[in-house]
Amino acid sequence: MGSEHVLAVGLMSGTSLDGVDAALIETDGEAHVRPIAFRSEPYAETDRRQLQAATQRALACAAPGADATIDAAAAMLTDRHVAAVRRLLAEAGVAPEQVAVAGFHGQTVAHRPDRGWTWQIGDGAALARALGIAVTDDFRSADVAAGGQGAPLIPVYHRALIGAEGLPAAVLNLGGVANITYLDQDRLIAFDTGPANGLIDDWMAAECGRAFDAGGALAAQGHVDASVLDMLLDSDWFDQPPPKSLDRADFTIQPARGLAPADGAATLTAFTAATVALALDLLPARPARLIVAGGGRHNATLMAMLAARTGLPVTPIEALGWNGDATEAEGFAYLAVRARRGLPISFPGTTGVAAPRTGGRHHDPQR
Ligand SMILES: Nc1ncnc2c1ncn2[C@@H]1O[C@H](COP(=O)(O)OP(=O)(O)OP(=O)(O)O)[C@@H](O)[C@H]1O
Ligand SMILES: CC(=O)N[C@H]1[C@@H]2OC[C@@H](O2)[C@@H](O)[C@@H]1O[C@H](C)C(=O)O
Repeated sequence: MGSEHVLAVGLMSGTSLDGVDAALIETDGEAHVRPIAFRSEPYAETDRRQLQAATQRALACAAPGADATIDAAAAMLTDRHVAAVRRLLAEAGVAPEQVAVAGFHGQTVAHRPDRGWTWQIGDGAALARALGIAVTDDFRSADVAAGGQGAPLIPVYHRALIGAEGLPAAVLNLGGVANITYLDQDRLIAFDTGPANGLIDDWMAAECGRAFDAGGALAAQGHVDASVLDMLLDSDWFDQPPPKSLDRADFTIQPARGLAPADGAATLTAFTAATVALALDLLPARPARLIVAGGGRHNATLMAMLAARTGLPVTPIEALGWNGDATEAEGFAYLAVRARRGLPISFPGTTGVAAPRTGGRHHDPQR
């Protein structure tokens, strides 16, 4: 692939297990990014349960390998991605032949960089065959094999979105897990800060039978329990300097058990905001504002708590003209183009890898 602008699809199935995000962008893998289309295809409840079961199994495994439950979930997930791309392209009026590459993140079922592995499921070869589009997948393994954290990878895309204006800047992604990217004239620093919506979602499922706290309405009615918040924050992890990354299951709602539903929601929401405030102390300088992407920016209570605990203006990435629901999916389109061009996707300042590295595994279509 040369250095010209191409059309690329990006596919993300995030730690929230809410669905497949699919984006179509035009990019050169460097400064040029033009979003064209975006769709989010929610998982059916049965799909979500199948992915949860696969995650449980994977967390108990000593290393990635064959497993009937996980393999069946991977096949289902691949089918859902095929359908998502077909709908995305039909809606955009773009033929598969016009697309240079699809970046397929897959689903993280376990992330264990400390043990030398990270595991994203999904069959890239099958996706390439079904769509007739070249696919790049397995974005994280090469970085972990080289001693990196394997995450976060989207920071280089954040750099393309922010451009050269308004530096130093910080972009906060509020997914299931939160990660922050700090950018100035010559530095790109990023790391996971702690849970974002993951624990709030777990709490809502356990206490209210709902998938998430829409708008942060339940948390807005509750009071933050200071002693439970202290318990949640009682981990050396938050003071550890980057690089660092998390598995979705590294923190649990256990300390909040026994609180009233609204108080638990308020306390877990405050936990996310407090851990982002702690993360700011690990950055080389204080950014002028927090630019927020990911589903958590729809949670007004979380956004207000973030502003209160960080003392910074907290701005959805829409203020810069981008779609914060699409950022991760677009990012994997961008990373796929970079990987195909041999450009680095991870850096010492983002994953802690010793030198900038490219990555991904490439599958060509048999059109
Ligand atoms: N209207 C809303 N109100 C409150 N929270 C919301 C709303 N919409 C989405 N969310 C939250 O955002 C989450 C999904 O965010 P997102 O899609 O960015 O996460 P993800 O990509 O699955 O996770 P990760 O970035 O960790 O891989 C939902 O699980 C929910 O908690
Ligand atoms: C192992 C894994 O899938 N990590 C995800 C997760 O979700 C958010 C946070 O934890 C981030 O580090 C990463 O995803 C984003 C897309 C990234 O790599 O930049």
